[in-house]
Amino acid sequence: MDQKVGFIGCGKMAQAMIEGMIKSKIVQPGAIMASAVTDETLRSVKEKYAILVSRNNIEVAKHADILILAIKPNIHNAILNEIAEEVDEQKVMITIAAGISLEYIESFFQTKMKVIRAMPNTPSLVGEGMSAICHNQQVNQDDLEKVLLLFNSFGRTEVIVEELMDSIPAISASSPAYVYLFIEALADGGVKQGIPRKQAYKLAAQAVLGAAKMVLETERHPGELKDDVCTPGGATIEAVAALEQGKFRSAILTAMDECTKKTKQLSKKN
Ligand SMILES: NC(=O)C1=CN([C@@H]2O[C@H](COP(=O)(O)OP(=O)(O)OC[C@H]3O[C@@H](n4cnc5c(N)ncnc54)[C@H](OP(=O)(O)O)[C@@H]3O)[C@@H](O)[C@H]2O)C=CC1
Ligand SMILES: O=C(O)[C@@H]1CCC=N1
Repeated sequence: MDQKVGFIGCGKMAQAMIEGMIKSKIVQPGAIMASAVTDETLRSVKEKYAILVSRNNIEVAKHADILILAIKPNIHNAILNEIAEEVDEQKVMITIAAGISLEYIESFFQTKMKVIRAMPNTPSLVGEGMSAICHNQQVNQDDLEKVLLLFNSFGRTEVIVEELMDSIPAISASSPAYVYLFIEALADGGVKQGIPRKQAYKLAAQAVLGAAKMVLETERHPGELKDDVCTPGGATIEAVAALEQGKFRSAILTAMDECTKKTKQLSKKN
Protein backbone atom coordinates (compact mmCIF):
# COMPACT_ATOMS: atom_id res chain seq x y z
CA MET A 1 0.00 0.00 0.00
CA ASP A 2 1.13 3.56 -0.64
CA GLN A 3 0.21 4.97 2.78
CA LYS A 4 2.81 6.36 5.16
CA VAL A 5 2.40 5.03 8.68
CA GLY A 6 3.44 6.84 11.86
CA PHE A 7 3.71 5.48 15.39
CA ILE A 8 3.84 7.82 18.35
CA GLY A 9 5.32 5.52 20.95
CA CYS A 10 7.26 2.48 19.89
CA GLY A 11 7.08 0.04 22.75
CA LYS A 12 5.96 -3.57 22.91
CA MET A 13 2.66 -3.21 21.05
CA ALA A 14 3.90 -0.85 18.32
CA GLN A 15 6.88 -3.10 17.65
CA ALA A 16 4.64 -6.16 17.37
CA MET A 17 2.53 -4.34 14.76
CA ILE A 18 5.57 -2.99 12.90
CA GLU A 19 7.18 -6.42 12.73
CA GLY A 20 3.94 -7.97 11.44
CA MET A 21 3.47 -5.19 8.83
CA ILE A 22 7.03 -5.45 7.57
CA LYS A 23 7.03 -9.25 7.42
CA SER A 24 3.85 -9.20 5.35
CA LYS A 25 5.46 -6.58 3.06
CA ILE A 26 2.29 -4.49 3.13
CA VAL A 27 4.34 -1.38 3.97
CA GLN A 28 7.96 -0.72 3.19
CA PRO A 29 10.12 0.00 6.26
CA GLY A 30 10.98 3.43 4.79
CA ALA A 31 7.29 4.39 4.84
CA ILE A 32 7.08 3.87 8.62
CA MET A 33 8.24 6.48 11.13
CA ALA A 34 8.14 6.01 14.90
CA SER A 35 8.87 8.18 17.90
CA ALA A 36 9.86 7.26 21.45
CA VAL A 37 11.50 8.98 24.40
CA THR A 38 14.70 7.06 24.98
CA ASP A 39 17.70 6.72 22.68
CA GLU A 40 17.70 3.04 23.50
CA THR A 41 14.27 2.45 21.93
CA LEU A 42 14.96 4.67 18.93
CA ARG A 43 18.30 2.98 18.23
CA SER A 44 16.95 -0.51 18.70
CA VAL A 45 13.87 -0.13 16.43
CA LYS A 46 15.91 1.55 13.74
CA GLU A 47 18.41 -1.30 13.84
CA LYS A 48 15.76 -4.06 13.97
CA TYR A 49 13.29 -2.78 11.37
CA ALA A 50 15.18 -0.17 9.30
CA ILE A 51 12.27 2.24 9.80
CA LEU A 52 12.57 6.02 10.20
CA VAL A 53 12.76 7.20 13.79
CA SER A 54 12.43 10.55 15.51
CA ARG A 55 12.26 11.91 19.02
CA ASN A 56 9.89 14.55 17.64
CA ASN A 57 6.20 13.52 17.74
CA ILE A 58 5.26 16.41 15.46
CA GLU A 59 7.60 15.09 12.78
CA VAL A 60 5.87 11.70 12.98
CA ALA A 61 2.43 13.33 12.81
CA LYS A 62 3.49 15.24 9.69
CA HIS A 63 4.95 12.12 8.05
CA ALA A 64 1.94 9.87 8.53
CA ASP A 65 -1.18 9.31 6.44
CA ILE A 66 -2.18 6.81 9.11
CA LEU A 67 -1.05 7.92 12.55
CA ILE A 68 -1.09 5.37 15.36
CA LEU A 69 -0.95 6.50 18.99
CA ALA A 70 0.81 3.58 20.68
CA ILE A 71 1.34 5.29 24.00
CA LYS A 72 -0.09 4.69 27.47
CA PRO A 73 -3.62 6.01 28.05
CA ASN A 74 -2.47 8.59 30.62
CA ILE A 75 -0.21 10.49 28.21
CA HIS A 76 -2.73 10.87 25.39
CA ASN A 77 -3.69 14.29 26.73
CA ALA A 78 -0.14 15.67 26.52
CA ILE A 79 0.59 14.11 23.12
CA LEU A 80 -2.71 15.16 21.54
CA ASN A 81 -2.15 18.74 22.69
CA GLU A 82 1.34 18.58 21.23
CA ILE A 83 0.32 17.35 17.77
CA ALA A 84 -3.19 18.82 17.38
CA GLU A 85 -2.06 21.63 15.07
CA GLU A 86 -0.20 19.26 12.77
CA VAL A 87 -2.94 16.77 12.00
CA ASP A 88 -5.28 17.63 9.13
CA GLU A 89 -8.60 16.10 8.09
CA GLN A 90 -6.95 13.85 5.49
CA LYS A 91 -5.05 11.80 8.06
CA VAL A 92 -6.51 8.83 9.86
CA MET A 93 -5.70 8.85 13.57
CA ILE A 94 -5.76 5.58 15.46
CA THR A 95 -5.40 5.03 19.18
CA ILE A 96 -4.60 1.55 20.45
CA ALA A 97 -4.86 2.52 24.11
CA ALA A 98 -7.18 0.77 26.52
CA GLY A 99 -10.06 3.01 27.50
CA ILE A 100 -9.45 5.94 25.11
CA SER A 101 -12.69 6.83 23.31
CA LEU A 102 -13.29 8.28 19.85
CA GLU A 103 -14.98 11.30 21.44
CA TYR A 104 -11.97 11.94 23.66
CA ILE A 105 -9.61 12.05 20.66
CA GLU A 106 -12.06 14.21 18.65
CA SER A 107 -12.22 16.74 21.49
CA PHE A 108 -8.62 17.91 20.84
CA PHE A 109 -9.41 19.17 17.33
CA GLN A 110 -11.32 22.18 16.01
CA THR A 111 -12.54 20.30 12.95
CA LYS A 112 -13.99 16.82 12.50
CA MET A 113 -11.13 14.34 12.27
CA LYS A 114 -11.01 10.77 11.02
CA VAL A 115 -10.58 8.71 14.20
CA ILE A 116 -10.27 4.98 14.79
CA ARG A 117 -10.09 3.19 18.09
CA ALA A 118 -8.28 -0.15 17.84
CA MET A 119 -7.37 -2.88 20.29
CA PRO A 120 -4.72 -5.22 18.85
CA ASN A 121 -2.65 -7.84 20.70
CA THR A 122 1.01 -8.85 20.89
CA PRO A 123 0.74 -12.01 18.70
CA SER A 124 0.66 -9.45 15.85
CA LEU A 125 4.45 -9.87 16.05
CA VAL A 126 4.15 -13.31 14.43
CA GLY A 127 1.28 -12.40 12.09
CA GLU A 128 -1.35 -13.98 14.36
CA GLY A 129 -2.74 -10.83 15.92
CA MET A 130 -6.39 -10.25 16.77
CA SER A 131 -7.60 -6.66 16.60
CA ALA A 132 -10.99 -5.08 17.15
CA ILE A 133 -11.62 -1.64 15.69
CA CYS A 134 -14.36 0.96 15.62
CA HIS A 135 -14.43 4.32 13.87
CA ASN A 136 -16.22 7.65 13.74
CA GLN A 137 -18.37 8.98 10.88
CA GLN A 138 -15.53 10.86 9.22
CA VAL A 139 -13.82 7.57 8.35
CA ASN A 140 -15.08 6.58 4.89
CA GLN A 141 -15.12 3.18 3.21
CA ASP A 142 -11.82 3.84 1.48
CA ASP A 143 -10.10 4.82 4.78
CA LEU A 144 -11.54 1.77 6.48
CA GLU A 145 -10.34 -0.55 3.72
CA LYS A 146 -6.80 0.84 4.00
CA VAL A 147 -6.77 0.43 7.77
CA LEU A 148 -8.17 -3.10 7.52
CA LEU A 149 -5.50 -3.97 4.96
CA LEU A 150 -2.89 -2.71 7.41
CA PHE A 151 -4.30 -4.49 10.46
CA ASN A 152 -5.00 -7.71 8.55
CA SER A 153 -1.35 -7.75 7.53
CA PHE A 154 -0.50 -8.87 11.08
CA GLY A 155 -3.55 -10.98 11.90
CA ARG A 156 -7.33 -10.82 11.88
CA THR A 157 -9.54 -7.80 12.48
CA GLU A 158 -13.17 -7.41 13.57
CA VAL A 159 -15.05 -4.12 13.18
CA ILE A 160 -17.32 -3.61 16.20
CA VAL A 161 -19.46 -0.91 17.78
CA GLU A 162 -17.64 1.41 20.17
CA GLU A 163 -19.86 0.36 23.11
CA LEU A 164 -18.06 -3.02 23.08
CA MET A 165 -14.49 -1.69 22.90
CA ASP A 166 -13.95 -1.73 26.68
CA SER A 167 -14.74 -5.45 26.61
CA ILE A 168 -12.03 -6.29 24.06
CA PRO A 169 -8.93 -6.30 26.31
CA ALA A 170 -10.48 -9.09 28.44
CA ILE A 171 -11.20 -11.38 25.49
CA SER A 172 -8.40 -10.82 22.99
CA ALA A 173 -5.87 -8.14 23.94
CA SER A 174 -5.06 -9.08 27.53
CA SER A 175 -6.00 -12.74 27.12
CA PRO A 176 -2.65 -13.80 25.61
CA ALA A 177 -1.32 -13.21 29.15
CA TYR A 178 -3.73 -15.78 30.56
CA VAL A 179 -2.92 -18.19 27.74
CA TYR A 180 0.79 -17.89 28.59
CA LEU A 181 -0.06 -18.73 32.21
CA PHE A 182 -1.94 -21.76 30.92
CA ILE A 183 0.98 -22.84 28.69
CA GLU A 184 3.41 -22.35 31.55
CA ALA A 185 1.20 -24.41 33.85
CA LEU A 186 0.89 -27.20 31.25
CA ALA A 187 4.65 -27.22 30.85
CA ASP A 188 5.14 -27.32 34.64
CA GLY A 189 2.81 -30.29 34.75
CA GLY A 190 4.87 -31.98 32.04
CA VAL A 191 8.12 -31.26 33.83
CA LYS A 192 6.60 -32.72 37.00
CA GLN A 193 6.10 -35.94 35.03
CA GLY A 194 9.73 -35.88 33.85
CA ILE A 195 9.38 -34.23 30.41
CA PRO A 196 12.38 -31.95 29.68
CA ARG A 197 11.42 -28.27 30.10
CA LYS A 198 12.13 -27.23 26.49
CA GLN A 199 10.09 -30.08 25.08
CA ALA A 200 7.33 -29.39 27.61
CA TYR A 201 6.92 -25.80 26.28
CA LYS A 202 6.79 -27.08 22.69
CA LEU A 203 4.24 -29.78 23.52
CA ALA A 204 2.06 -27.36 25.47
CA ALA A 205 2.25 -24.43 23.04
CA GLN A 206 1.58 -26.55 19.95
CA ALA A 207 -1.42 -28.17 21.68
CA VAL A 208 -2.85 -24.69 22.39
CA LEU A 209 -2.11 -23.49 18.84
CA GLY A 210 -3.68 -26.62 17.33
CA ALA A 211 -6.78 -26.38 19.52
CA ALA A 212 -7.24 -22.71 18.57
CA LYS A 213 -6.87 -23.57 14.87
CA MET A 214 -9.48 -26.33 15.23
CA VAL A 215 -11.99 -23.77 16.54
CA LEU A 216 -11.23 -21.27 13.77
CA GLU A 217 -10.95 -23.65 10.85
CA THR A 218 -13.64 -26.26 11.58
CA GLU A 219 -16.04 -23.67 13.05
CA ARG A 220 -17.35 -26.46 15.26
CA HIS A 221 -18.53 -25.64 18.78
CA PRO A 222 -15.65 -25.79 21.30
CA GLY A 223 -17.78 -28.08 23.49
CA GLU A 224 -18.13 -30.56 20.64
CA LEU A 225 -14.37 -30.48 20.00
CA LYS A 226 -13.83 -31.11 23.71
CA ASP A 227 -16.21 -34.08 23.53
CA ASP A 228 -14.11 -35.58 20.72
CA VAL A 229 -11.08 -35.63 23.02
CA CYS A 230 -12.90 -37.18 25.98
CA THR A 231 -12.94 -40.96 25.49
CA PRO A 232 -15.74 -42.43 27.63
CA GLY A 233 -14.18 -43.79 30.79
CA GLY A 234 -10.84 -42.40 29.60
CA ALA A 235 -8.16 -40.09 30.93
CA THR A 236 -9.25 -36.71 29.51
CA ILE A 237 -12.62 -36.62 31.24
CA GLU A 238 -10.79 -37.09 34.56
CA ALA A 239 -8.78 -33.94 33.80
CA VAL A 240 -11.90 -32.04 32.70
CA ALA A 241 -13.71 -33.05 35.90
CA ALA A 242 -10.74 -31.85 38.00
CA LEU A 243 -10.71 -28.51 36.13
CA GLU A 244 -14.45 -28.06 36.72
CA GLN A 245 -13.89 -28.77 40.41
CA GLY A 246 -11.13 -26.13 40.40
CA LYS A 247 -13.67 -23.68 38.89
CA PHE A 248 -11.53 -23.25 35.77
CA ARG A 249 -14.23 -21.54 33.69
CA SER A 250 -15.46 -19.47 36.57
CA ALA A 251 -11.90 -18.25 37.25
CA ILE A 252 -11.61 -17.10 33.63
CA LEU A 253 -14.97 -15.28 33.72
CA THR A 254 -13.97 -13.53 36.96
CA ALA A 255 -10.58 -12.56 35.50
CA MET A 256 -12.33 -11.08 32.45
CA ASP A 257 -14.73 -9.11 34.64
CA GLU A 258 -11.75 -7.65 36.54
CA CYS A 259 -9.97 -6.79 33.29
CA THR A 260 -13.05 -5.03 31.93
CA LYS A 261 -13.61 -3.21 35.23
CA LYS A 262 -10.08 -1.80 35.06
CA THR A 263 -10.46 -0.85 31.37
CA LYS A 264 -13.64 1.06 32.21
CA GLN A 265 -11.81 2.82 35.07
CA LEU A 266 -9.12 3.85 32.57
CA SER A 267 -11.89 5.17 30.29
CA LYS A 268 -13.32 7.33 33.05
CA LYS A 269 -9.93 8.87 33.85
CA ASN A 270 -9.61 10.33 30.36
N1 LIG B 1 1.04 -4.52 25.40
C1 LIG B 1 -0.11 -5.01 24.93
O1 LIG B 1 -0.34 -6.23 24.90
C2 LIG B 1 -1.15 -4.08 24.40
C3 LIG B 1 -1.09 -2.71 24.64
N2 LIG B 1 -2.07 -1.89 24.16
C4 LIG B 1 -2.01 -0.45 24.39
O2 LIG B 1 -0.85 0.03 23.72
C5 LIG B 1 -0.34 1.17 24.40
C6 LIG B 1 1.16 1.00 24.56
O3 LIG B 1 1.38 -0.16 25.33
P1 LIG B 1 2.79 -0.92 25.27
O4 LIG B 1 3.33 -0.91 23.90
O5 LIG B 1 2.56 -2.20 25.96
O6 LIG B 1 3.65 0.06 26.21
P2 LIG B 1 5.21 0.32 26.23
O7 LIG B 1 5.53 0.89 27.57
O8 LIG B 1 5.95 -0.89 25.78
O9 LIG B 1 5.40 1.46 25.11
C7 LIG B 1 5.08 2.80 25.31
C8 LIG B 1 5.90 3.61 24.34
O10 LIG B 1 5.55 4.98 24.48
C9 LIG B 1 6.74 5.75 24.39
N3 LIG B 1 6.50 7.06 24.97
C10 LIG B 1 6.31 7.40 26.27
N4 LIG B 1 6.14 8.73 26.39
C11 LIG B 1 6.21 9.24 25.12
C12 LIG B 1 6.14 10.53 24.58
N5 LIG B 1 5.93 11.61 25.33
N6 LIG B 1 6.28 10.68 23.25
C13 LIG B 1 6.49 9.62 22.44
N7 LIG B 1 6.56 8.35 22.89
C14 LIG B 1 6.43 8.18 24.22
C15 LIG B 1 7.78 4.93 25.11
O11 LIG B 1 9.08 5.35 24.75
P3 LIG B 1 10.42 4.63 25.33
O12 LIG B 1 10.43 3.25 24.74
O13 LIG B 1 11.51 5.46 24.83
O14 LIG B 1 10.26 4.62 26.83
C16 LIG B 1 7.42 3.54 24.58
O15 LIG B 1 8.07 3.31 23.36
C17 LIG B 1 -1.09 1.29 25.71
O16 LIG B 1 -2.00 2.36 25.62
C18 LIG B 1 -1.84 -0.03 25.85
O17 LIG B 1 -3.12 0.13 26.44
C19 LIG B 1 -3.13 -2.35 23.41
C20 LIG B 1 -3.22 -3.68 23.14
C21 LIG B 1 -2.29 -4.66 23.66
O1 LIG C 1 -2.77 -4.18 30.14
C1 LIG C 1 -3.21 -3.26 29.43
O2 LIG C 1 -3.77 -2.28 29.93
C2 LIG C 1 -3.09 -3.34 27.93
C3 LIG C 1 -4.43 -3.41 27.26
C4 LIG C 1 -4.48 -4.72 26.55
C5 LIG C 1 -3.20 -5.34 26.83
N1 LIG C 1 -2.44 -4.56 27.53
